Amino acid sequence: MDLVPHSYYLCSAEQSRFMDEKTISEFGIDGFTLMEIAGTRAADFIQSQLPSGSHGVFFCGKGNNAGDALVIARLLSQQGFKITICFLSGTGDLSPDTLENLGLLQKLDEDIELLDWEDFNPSAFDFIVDGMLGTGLNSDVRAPYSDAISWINTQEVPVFALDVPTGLHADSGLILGTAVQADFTLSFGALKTGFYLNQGFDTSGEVILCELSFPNKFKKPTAALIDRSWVEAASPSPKRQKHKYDGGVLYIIAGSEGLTGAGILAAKSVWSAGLGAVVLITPKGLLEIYEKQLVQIIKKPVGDRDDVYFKEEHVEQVLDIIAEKPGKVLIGPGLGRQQETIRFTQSILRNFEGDVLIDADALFALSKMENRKRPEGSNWILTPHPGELKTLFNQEVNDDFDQLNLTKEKAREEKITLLSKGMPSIVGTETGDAYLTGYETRIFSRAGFGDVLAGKVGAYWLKYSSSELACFYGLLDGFQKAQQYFVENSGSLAPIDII
Ligand SMILES: NC(=O)C1=CN([C@@H]2O[C@H](COP(=O)(O)OP(=O)(O)OC[C@H]3O[C@@H](n4cnc5c(N)ncnc54)[C@H](OP(=O)(O)O)[C@@H]3O)[C@@H](O)[C@H]2O)[C@@H](O)CC1
Ligand SMILES: [K+]
Repeated sequence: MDLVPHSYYLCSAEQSRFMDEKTISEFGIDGFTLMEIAGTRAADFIQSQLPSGSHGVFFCGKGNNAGDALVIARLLSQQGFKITICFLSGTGDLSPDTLENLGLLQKLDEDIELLDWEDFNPSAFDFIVDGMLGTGLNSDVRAPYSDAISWINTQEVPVFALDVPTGLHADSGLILGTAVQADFTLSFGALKTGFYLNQGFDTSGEVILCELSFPNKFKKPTAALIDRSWVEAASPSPKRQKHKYDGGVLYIIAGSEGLTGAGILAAKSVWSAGLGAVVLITPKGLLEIYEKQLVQIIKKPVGDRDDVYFKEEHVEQVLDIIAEKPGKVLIGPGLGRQQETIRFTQSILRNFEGDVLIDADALFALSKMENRKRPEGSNWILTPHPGELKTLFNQEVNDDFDQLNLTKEKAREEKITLLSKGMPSIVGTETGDAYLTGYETRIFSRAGFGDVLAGKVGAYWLKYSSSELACFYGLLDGFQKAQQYFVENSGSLAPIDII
């Protein structure tokens, strides 16, 4: 995680509490001050979004999330905003810092309306602030919080959620009963994993990080968000190549009768990422198809003219080809699931002591391999979609949070790089770090798009010699192209469009 700026860290509720407590008890900035900073940053943002004189209703629970709301209400009231504050659990049981902030608010001269939920009179407000529950959410949302949420979600004015939308679990992104549908989430101190997992993506709206004074040494994230800006800053400048083989060759082992499209997409995707040295290894019976479709790419046939899928007897020939020049191997797209092909794939994986990107049908073969073990000295990238992830590790994956945890755990245990496709797509590394996409990546689980992604990851692996950067660039590039295509052509998207 050394390369990632702290602003891209993703934390759990517990990690947020840890930073909070350490900053208070060890570092010596008290909770009241932190709350003032949180509220000040959030008030600045809200003010930037609304005309002065706007009337906001602030829903407050009894914990520190409500304290943040009271700071914001106080500051905005001094800038000409009209303020109504509605307490969901009264004011008799407020946390100490929240109670103190209520006291400050009451010292002001402005006319601030304070009431309990029972007395709340729904009228026209210009904006809503959700300060009901933050990282303290501990079960399905109870009444009357759930009633307030129902009302909020029918309103058409901007909703600003403080720290976490009430009802959304900060870690898992699961909705506990019901949740505030936010237009903006102002996250304090660190972004939360839950914004990007499960329902979090659709519930949090635009996420804004409000930095607090937590020293970096207390920041221990669960994962980090993949963003082009830091990925590019973290990348070494690729070696200037004199010859097209200088960076090494990407050998693609792909395709079988009826599935040659996968091999074609993967090879074209590698080529379009700017890698000149691509060699497609194919059963001889399919060579004619590739000769027509992949003019620029070198093809190396194995076996006989009537071989239309890989067999165990091709192993030696293939191992000889991939030993010819230094490089890496992409195996899997469109291989098919014939028993002989499965045995072929398993034998390649057992015997090739080099870097291998394992995708699609090769993942299936890997999942059927007894005592699977990466050969000494080789590195593996695996790119499973959710179904393949379950099969590979023989474990249930019920939601994105499971997927994150499993990806992290297995990448570390098996010392591999795991690019687990889905929404979000998750990259787990052998050091136990995890990275998430914060954008639409569901597309890579659809037929054909996986082949394109595998090609991109392979190309970038050669370019940067880093399996992690390869995955980041693969995800960023593929997505960027898809988005571009959506903008230029409204309509359906075919994998070939994003190559
Ligand atoms: N301290 C600091 O320095 C800083 C803290 N910050 C802020 O503090 C927030 C965390 O504050 P927090 O820990 O007080 O928890 P919070 O989310 O306000 O609510 C806890 C209350 O909710 C209640 N409750 C729980 N579940 C419920 C349910 N399902 N349905 C209904 N009620 C439920 C629970 O009641 P109980 O179950 O205990 O009766 C408890 O009283 C954090 O998100 C950030 O905004 C930032 O300003 C940075 C500085
Ligand atoms: K909240």
